[in-house]
Amino acid sequence: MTLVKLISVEKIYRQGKVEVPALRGVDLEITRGEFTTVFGPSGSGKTTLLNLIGALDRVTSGSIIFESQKLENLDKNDLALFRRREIGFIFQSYNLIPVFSARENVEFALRIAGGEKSREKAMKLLEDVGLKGMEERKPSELSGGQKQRVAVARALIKQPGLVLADEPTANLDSETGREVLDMMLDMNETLNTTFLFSTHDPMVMDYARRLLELKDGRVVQDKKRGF
Ligand SMILES: Nc1ncnc2c1ncn2[C@@H]1O[C@H](COP(=O)(O)OP(=O)(O)OP(=O)(O)O)[C@@H](O)[C@H]1O
Repeated sequence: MTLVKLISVEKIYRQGKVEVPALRGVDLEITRGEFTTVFGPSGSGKTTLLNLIGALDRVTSGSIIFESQKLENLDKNDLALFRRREIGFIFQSYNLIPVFSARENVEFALRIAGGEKSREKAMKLLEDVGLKGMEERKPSELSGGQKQRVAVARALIKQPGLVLADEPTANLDSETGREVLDMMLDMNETLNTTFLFSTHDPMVMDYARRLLELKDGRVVQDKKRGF
């Protein structure tokens, strides 16, 4: 079943009078349950693609259809609602709130997602990502991999249709990176959560069931792999 469909998507950033084309006509279908990685050189449009699919930014032309909803038809409030309901973000900078503990970060996200603020649910989510015993630590008291796990717990709160992970292993050593990837793969297999990564990391590419190569804002390779 198609989860997201992109039709002739173009994105042009404008910097004063200069136009920077970041995506130059991307056609793409993502099926529910995929574990897919986008790779390509710096500047090829990976982050732009994730930002557009996650409704953090709008296409310049073309269309993005999430289930049956055309994102370009949604106003700002509806886009925010869409993001909250449908998308889990695991972005490079973790985006954890520094004055909150791991538990409070997860509880806060639970509240934003519209659920009640539940201590038990936050504790359970942290346990699921292997952080039992570390619930009360602040982000500054956690390693890169542990912070990334909090980010994963937070992204999975609403059991989103799609988790977008921009360079999920960028700040991690390879062993920790592998642990985080194993955890995401496990969630993909048990909950059928759809994952879309962007990366430069060959290890992330190794894990992918589908590899999309971007070059100069175009998809130049789309390879599915069986395991
Ligand atoms: N806000 C912006 N304003 C202007 N140009 C931008 C903006 N964001 C990205 N770009 C440009 O769009 C192109 C694609 O950028 P993007 O960040 O999507 O690439 P990327 O493949 O994610 O790169 P990296 O691997 O370095 O993170 C680049 O030429 C970049 O300079």
